[in-house]
Amino acid sequence: MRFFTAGESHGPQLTAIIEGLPAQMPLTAEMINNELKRRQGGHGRGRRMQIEKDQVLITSGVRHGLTLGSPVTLTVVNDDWKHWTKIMGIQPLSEDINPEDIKRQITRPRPGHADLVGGMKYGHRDLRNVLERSSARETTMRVAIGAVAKQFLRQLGIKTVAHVTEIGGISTDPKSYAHLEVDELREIIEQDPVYCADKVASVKMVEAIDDIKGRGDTLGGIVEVIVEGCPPGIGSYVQFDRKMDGKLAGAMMSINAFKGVEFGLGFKMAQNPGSKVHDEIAWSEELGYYRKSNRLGGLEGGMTTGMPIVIRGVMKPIPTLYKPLESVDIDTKEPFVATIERSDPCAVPAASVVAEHVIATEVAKAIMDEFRSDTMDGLVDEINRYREYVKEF
Ligand SMILES: Cc1cc2nc3c(=O)[nH]c(=O)nc-3n(C[C@H](O)[C@H](O)[C@H](O)COP(=O)(O)O)c2cc1C
Ligand SMILES: C=C(O[C@@H]1CC(C(=O)O)=C[C@@H](OP(=O)(O)O)[C@H]1O)C(=O)O
Repeated sequence: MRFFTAGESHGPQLTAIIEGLPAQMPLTAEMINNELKRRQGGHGRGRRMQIEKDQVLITSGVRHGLTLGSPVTLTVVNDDWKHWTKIMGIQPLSEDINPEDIKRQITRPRPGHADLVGGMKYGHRDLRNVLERSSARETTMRVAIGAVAKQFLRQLGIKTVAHVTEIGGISTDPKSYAHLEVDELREIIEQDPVYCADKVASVKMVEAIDDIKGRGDTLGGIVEVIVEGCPPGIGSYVQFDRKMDGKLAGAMMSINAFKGVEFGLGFKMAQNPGSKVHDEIAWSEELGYYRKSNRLGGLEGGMTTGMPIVIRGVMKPIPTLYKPLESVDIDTKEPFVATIERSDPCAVPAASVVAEHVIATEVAKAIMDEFRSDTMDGLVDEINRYREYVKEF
């Protein structure tokens, strides 16, 4: 499976093309729209999300609710486009357009965003040409692709969930979710304003977001993605670029503003001896091989172990601040302190939805690379056979 996304934040629409999906897989727009709605939500989002009502249009690759095996094209219209048609016009500027109608060029780069370096790299002196594509608006399509990937994984009995474990230094108590199955955890976080399983922490997180917003500042945090039901042996140790942990970490780091990744015990492994980090191996008639603990987060030697994959990512605070940091105007070279039109004070809950979908996409892609069949039923049969084989190995 391969895929691309395209589209500017305030352009007419966002597009994704996915190629390599098996044929005969059930797929409807509704399956994707529910996830797009969740990405738009979460306490801490700014005014743009009140304008957009993200709904996907499937324009190829599906007929009567089933994939055809041909490329699937997904599009989402930017409702905000109607306010930006002149500023974001595709045609060359014509004489009948009054330059006064077009907003001033952006010459004031925000620290922490792509503005300055992107401008240097692509020769854009109007930094809007950078921010339009570097915007996390693009994550809409990664969630749309991930929703398709999740639909694929569901046919194979593989479930995913993501939840927020920290915002602005307020952490969840792992006891609040460690005992929960993926479906139970999902049910809880879907009712929560910050997609967090710990009710006490959630209340404090909402307060912290409101407080930081009032102070013109922003907050980051940590999200955790869990993938349950993945067979062992996805990924490989035989070549560095086939290692599954590397691919998953890359996917997580590809999300705007994500700055670190850990698996299982993660960075706490540095504080523990090997006996408290590695997971003992056991076998039972019912389960086949399993681990007595899952401190490594479901990966050994670049391969899935069959235990749940547990991966966390840290998101830095949003760089656009109402109380801005100092920067330099690229035309005058003078320092300035910017005025901001709008921004998200905290997008960690929304980013947890993105994280779940980019991880689901990577797992689905790896499975499609590993098992070859052009039909969904064929793939299900192949994986079931493989699951029997590894159980008895
Ligand atoms: C869901 C989501 C929403 C975001 N919203 C904003 C925003 O409103 N304002 C902003 O400046 N950055 C926002 N960001 C972060 C920027 O897109 C990101 O910092 C920027 O692309 C620079 O990339 P980097 O932080 O990875 O270096 C958001 C990120 C995510 C994942
Ligand atoms: C549009 C989305 O997020 C945007 C991500 C973003 C950024 O700089 O990354 C800036 C804001 O957009 P705007 O500049 O239009 O206010 C966010 O709202 C979205 O998530 O769909």
